[in-house]
Amino acid sequence: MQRSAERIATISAHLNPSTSPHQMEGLSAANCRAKGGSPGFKVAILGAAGGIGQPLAMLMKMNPLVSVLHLYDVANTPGVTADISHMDTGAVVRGFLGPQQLEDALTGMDLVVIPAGVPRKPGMTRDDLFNINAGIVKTLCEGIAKCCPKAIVNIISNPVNSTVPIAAEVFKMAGTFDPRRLLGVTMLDVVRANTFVAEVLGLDPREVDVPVVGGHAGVTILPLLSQIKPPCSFTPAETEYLTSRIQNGGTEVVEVR
Ligand SMILES: NC(=O)c1ccc[n+]([C@@H]2O[C@H](COP(=O)([O-])OP(=O)(O)OC[C@H]3O[C@@H](n4cnc5c(N)ncnc54)[C@H](O)[C@@H]3O)[C@@H](O)[C@H]2O)c1
Ligand SMILES: O=C(O)C[C@H](O)C(=O)O
Repeated sequence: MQRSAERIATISAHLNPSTSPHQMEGLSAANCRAKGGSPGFKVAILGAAGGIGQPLAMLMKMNPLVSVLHLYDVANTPGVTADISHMDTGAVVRGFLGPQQLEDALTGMDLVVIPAGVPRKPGMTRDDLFNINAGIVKTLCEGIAKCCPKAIVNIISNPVNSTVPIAAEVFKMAGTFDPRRLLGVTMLDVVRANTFVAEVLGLDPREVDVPVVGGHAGVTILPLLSQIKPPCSFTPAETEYLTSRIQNGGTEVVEVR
């Protein structure tokens, strides 16, 4: 009886991490042999239980440069945290649920990645997400300015063209803005450009490098087809096809989800 009560308390503490997440009955971080203090980056994912957040959490847990991984969301973090924490890699994983745990999730972090917010549905543009996601990013960045002002911040939440400037304004207001530490994640445009160009040229995508500049929405996505490595040329029809497909890659996915 006593033993099963202990086990339930242990599992419950694991699934519902409190502000001191590793205080379990009879065992605490202080007397645990694994201290979680190995050198490496401390990374927080905000929106960690979502479609982007979960695979991102898995990739971060696999990354040998990461020593501590904080998973924050307004829903479902206990389950995601339990699952990811079972991976046999070095990073210590802690889960944080809801606004009352945001500051604990952020304190001491070196890198904060933000995929929190709503994704678009078929027929929507990324701008249609602005009203909801702008407020979410603003609140999360206020927490960053307070709890980890030196962290590098990667913003994934759309519309990235607008959420990054919102973050910049929050950090300016707080006196913590450093343009070298604030980034919008647009790597998908490069990945798509490499794939689609390789298809047209009949090459291995891993051997193609297409620079993409500008923003992360429609015509603001500018693939520099004249600057590709290895050097190559296209017919006008290929240029038109590639430019349109790269600029509308996200929409291509959203329409069939
Ligand atoms: N920049 C890019 O390349 C890129 C790529 C894919 C998706 N996105 C964007 O990323 C965002 C997330 O996409 P998704 O597919 O993961 O959506 P999703 O709905 O699957 O996940 C979003 C997560 O955010 C959480 N969330 C909502 N409000 C929150 C808050 N205030 N604080 C913390 N977490 C909160 C939700 O609970 C959910 O778990 C969308 O805006 C999407 O457009 C950007
Ligand atoms: O297109 C979207 O809404 C999601 C993301 O920005 C993408 O490019 O896939």
